[in-house]
Amino acid sequence: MSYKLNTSGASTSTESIWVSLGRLLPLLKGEGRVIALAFGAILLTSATTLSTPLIISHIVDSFIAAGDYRGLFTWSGLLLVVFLVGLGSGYTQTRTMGGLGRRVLFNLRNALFTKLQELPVGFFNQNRAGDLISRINNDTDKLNQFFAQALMQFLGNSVLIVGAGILLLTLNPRLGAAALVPAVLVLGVTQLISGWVKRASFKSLQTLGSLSGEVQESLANFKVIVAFNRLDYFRTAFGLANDANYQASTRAGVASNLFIPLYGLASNLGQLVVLAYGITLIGQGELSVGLLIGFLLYVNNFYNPLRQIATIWASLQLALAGLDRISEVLAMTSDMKVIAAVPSASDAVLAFEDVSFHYPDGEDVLRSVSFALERGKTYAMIGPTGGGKTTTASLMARLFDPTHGRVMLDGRDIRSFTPEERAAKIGFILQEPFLFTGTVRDNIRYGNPALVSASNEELTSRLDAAGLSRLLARFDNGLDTAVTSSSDAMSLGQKQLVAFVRAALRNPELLILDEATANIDTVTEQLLDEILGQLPKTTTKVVIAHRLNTIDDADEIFFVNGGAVTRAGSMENALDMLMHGAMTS
Ligand SMILES: Nc1ncnc2c1ncn2[C@@H]1O[C@H](COP(=O)(O)OP(=O)(O)OP(=O)(O)O)[C@@H](O)[C@H]1O
Repeated sequence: MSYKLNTSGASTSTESIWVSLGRLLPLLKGEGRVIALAFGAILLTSATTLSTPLIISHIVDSFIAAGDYRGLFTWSGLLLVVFLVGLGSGYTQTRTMGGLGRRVLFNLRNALFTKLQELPVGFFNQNRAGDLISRINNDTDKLNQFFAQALMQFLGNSVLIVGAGILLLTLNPRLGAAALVPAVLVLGVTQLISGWVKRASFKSLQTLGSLSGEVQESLANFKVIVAFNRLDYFRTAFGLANDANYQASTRAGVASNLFIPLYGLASNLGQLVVLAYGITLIGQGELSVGLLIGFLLYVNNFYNPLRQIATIWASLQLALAGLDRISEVLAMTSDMKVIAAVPSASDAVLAFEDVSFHYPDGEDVLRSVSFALERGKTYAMIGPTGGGKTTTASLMARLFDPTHGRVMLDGRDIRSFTPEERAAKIGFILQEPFLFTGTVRDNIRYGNPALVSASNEELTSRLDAAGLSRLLARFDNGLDTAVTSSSDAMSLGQKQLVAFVRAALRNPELLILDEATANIDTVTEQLLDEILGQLPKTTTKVVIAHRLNTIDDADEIFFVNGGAVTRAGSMENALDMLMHGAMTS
């Protein structure tokens, strides 16, 4: 199954703005009260703004013209009260929507991270870590900005526009209609170019994801870059990604900023029309001076919010593009479901039944492979580089599902075990063990339900009983030795030791060691061999090794190459096949 996310820069959606806005609604689930409060505040703020021109025009026509200073002061006082109410409701509006934005951000990041944890290894193989990080950090933040600032302005301004529009048409329908003509024209233009703006915004976010991917890769591989003196290569790659992001974000900026002058022009035209037509109407005795002033203020109340919406348009387009990228991850479903268990008669601890496998878009790594592993035996897997050993081991641990056939664990399809059951039965020491930041103790406890709440004494006695304490002598501060996942303070061999102790303490039925002894000195390796010998007699071991001396004790040797897993029979045969296989691969 393909888990490839869209990084081509083309937005997949061609939906209208209202449909897009509708898609934001589920993010607001459970926020009904906050939204009601914010909306109430928005309505109150708009009411105060919209009542101001009416009050001013009443003051001009009734009090200033008549020289009534008492009335003037009383109504000015009323105006002040209106302003103060507007201040209070504006503050409530900002506060409630700010909190809502942060909650949306928090929930989205949680949902994204939970989804990433549910997705199979194949998803991470097919997508760049940097792009995923950018989706979690940058894209969700675009939505936060939208909810915290832009949405409130968008709603507030929409209410103002509708209110001012209605008042303009009610106070004087002809003058009102004339004032709105430029708005109709500019909205038509907006409708025409908004698809282009959204595509430009999506491309800008996508290039930001690529840039983040470049940074993540060069930071993760910095030593290799320095060792091969390839700083120039990464500088060029980074330069290209940075340049692409610069170009795309400039284009997105130009696209969305086009609206600002356009709406400014519409506003000026609106005022000009009202002024020219209004003065004509005053001459004909159909309009008072106060009403013209009020009208001009309403034109402002109509066009200013329209202009502000134009400025937040960019934020809305970015938020929608971010939502597209986030939704793409959230819509991913793992095809590695847990299926119903159908037990079979087999008593093999693990069996491949007619298994074929290929990576997406790749050649077959395994073709119709069948074999069974007996309980308590040690198996070695050898073969040339790229022959398929790690892939076979990954299928044994269900990091991937076969493209054909099935893998049986304890007589049941491996797909019928929950991830917890599977992890309890199978220990996998990877070629490049990953340790988490913390201490050796934290890493040993990791993922082991029996040890999560164990005291230090209990852990130590468990390690003693399993004969693993001796391995910890290889660390300066024993269990308290600090581990940093990204640092090199610990040698690869030491990391493999921690991974080994971590896996051995779980007492798995099947222990897979992928090149696990490749970076350990001979003395430690002997110690490890001894400890492996101390594991319960029923533990089945699968050892992947390049060095033949590490598989001396194997009961059976499998040769993995060319899509097949073949029993080698004897060590001599294995050597022969390795020479032959290596030469033909
Ligand atoms: N994540 C992946 N995506 C696509 N192809 C892959 C992936 N991992 C391995 N392959 C390909 O599958 C084939 C088998 O690789 P695999 O790592 O299983 O070989 P191996 O025998 O373990 O090699 P080595 O001894 O070098 O570790 C190779 O051709 C490899 O390029």
